[in-house]
Amino acid sequence: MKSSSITIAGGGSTFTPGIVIMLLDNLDKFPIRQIKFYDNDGDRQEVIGKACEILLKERAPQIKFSYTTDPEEAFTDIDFVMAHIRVGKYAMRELDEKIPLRYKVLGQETCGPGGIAYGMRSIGGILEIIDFMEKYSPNAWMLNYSNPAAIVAEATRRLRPDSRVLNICDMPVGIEELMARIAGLNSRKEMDVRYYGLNHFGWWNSIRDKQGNDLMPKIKEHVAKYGYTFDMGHHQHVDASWNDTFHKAKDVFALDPDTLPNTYLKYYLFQDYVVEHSDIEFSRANEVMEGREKTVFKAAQDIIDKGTAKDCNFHPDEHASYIVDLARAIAFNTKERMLLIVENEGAIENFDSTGMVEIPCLVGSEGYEKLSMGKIPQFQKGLMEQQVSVEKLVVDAWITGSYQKLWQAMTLSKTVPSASIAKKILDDLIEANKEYWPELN
Ligand SMILES: NC(=O)c1ccc[n+]([C@@H]2O[C@H](COP(=O)([O-])OP(=O)(O)OC[C@H]3O[C@@H](n4cnc5c(N)ncnc54)[C@H](O)[C@@H]3O)[C@@H](O)[C@H]2O)c1
Ligand SMILES: O=P(O)(O)OC[C@H]1O[C@H](O[C@H]2[C@H](O)[C@@H](O)[C@@H](O)O[C@@H]2CO)[C@H](O)[C@@H](O)[C@@H]1O
Ligand SMILES: [Mn+2]
Repeated sequence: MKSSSITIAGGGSTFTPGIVIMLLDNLDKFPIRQIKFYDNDGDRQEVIGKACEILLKERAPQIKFSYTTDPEEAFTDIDFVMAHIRVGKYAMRELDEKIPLRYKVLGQETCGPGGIAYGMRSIGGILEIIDFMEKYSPNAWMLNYSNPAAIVAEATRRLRPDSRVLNICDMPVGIEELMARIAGLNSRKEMDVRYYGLNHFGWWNSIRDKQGNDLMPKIKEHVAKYGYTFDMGHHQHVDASWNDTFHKAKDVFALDPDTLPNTYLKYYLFQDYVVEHSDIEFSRANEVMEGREKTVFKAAQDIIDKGTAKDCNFHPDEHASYIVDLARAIAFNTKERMLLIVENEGAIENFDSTGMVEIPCLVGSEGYEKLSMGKIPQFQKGLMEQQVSVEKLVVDAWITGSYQKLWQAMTLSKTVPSASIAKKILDDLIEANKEYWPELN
């Protein structure tokens, strides 16, 4: 069986250890001969790198391992780049979340003004990694789950149209796992779904088991009462803010009981609720810095101090196994059905053909084939037209350096009440992002 060489871009990410262990757990399905980490913050990456070096030596000594900040070393002789970079790190995420809140507009990692700000930072970082990959390993594939995936995907469509990049998100995966349990199944893999939308902005309109039985009624009954909250009965800790998001899906569902919604729609449909439930002194970035970041880096330091990863506090990120499914689909032409963020080109019949939509695709060694989702209802179409225009205007602004386009993007976001508030938020974000955004005129 073919054995792959992988570079994890964003080696210093809080998700890296969980993904490495998950990769080790799946070696029978997806053999690996080499893992490299790449990050542009050598100090941050070193902690995770040193700990993973110890862990890999103990658990999979046959896999060659290294970590580096040198692009040539990182991207030479590889088959896949798994990219999860966060340009500006949590310090900038905190500002993305808190600046809009000054004006009573929601602050979120990928939605609204915060998502726009993050997009303006991410585009350059992602393009740079694609270029490194193509320079040193021209046949490699980049599996990108760096956010904001919608804006990143539109930028790659426009600026690197021929590159081997697949953009994917784990939110539908996470929700489908909950749906499967709600329906009395053991895994989302026992379901066939139809889903359409943009990234962090979509709906399921069919969920069936492998015998073709319709699971929507049972799942809808649960969601109408409890949203997606469901006790999975395992050790994975869910932060309070995520529980609230899963619960709020109940109200999002009420607005269109014909479909089942992605949790992120709460930010566009219940903006006032989100603002009322936000704390400008302590946003999600603070929660993550106090929680996941501290836990992961402490676990890494413990491994380094003890010189062993036995009984360590790194845990497999089981739900990230969708990344293995994706890599496997390309390496072994499995034709697995997966949700990807791809150019529409008629897959959603009555929607912008150049929009980057999230829909089921069959993935194989030549890339993906899109499944047709037919016509979508007016409500979803209206919301999507507005949001896709925001995403396109952000990429226009990044390419041309246009203040005007970015102001239009901000104004058009359903999360922002007026052009004047959009301008105030934009001006504060420009000041905060001087180091990262192209200069706007
Ligand atoms: N698509 C999905 O479903 C999904 C799920 C979870 C996380 N994510 C994304 O994964 C990313 C990582 O999240 P995290 O919370 O672990 O963040 P993190 O800050 O812990 O890690 C990101 C790493 O990227 C590095 N980095 C930043 N800019 C870089 C560049 N230009 N080149 C190389 N490395 C760079 C940072 O130094 C940091 O070590 C984020 O983009 C997040 O939004 C996506
Ligand atoms: O606020 P964060 O940093 O914890 O998460 C932001 C990411 O949220 C989504 O991923 C979730 C996943 O869907 C959920 O089920 C949970 O178990 O973990 C994941 C990561 O926390 C989303 O899809 C990502 O794009 C976000 O970056
Ligand atoms: Mn996502």
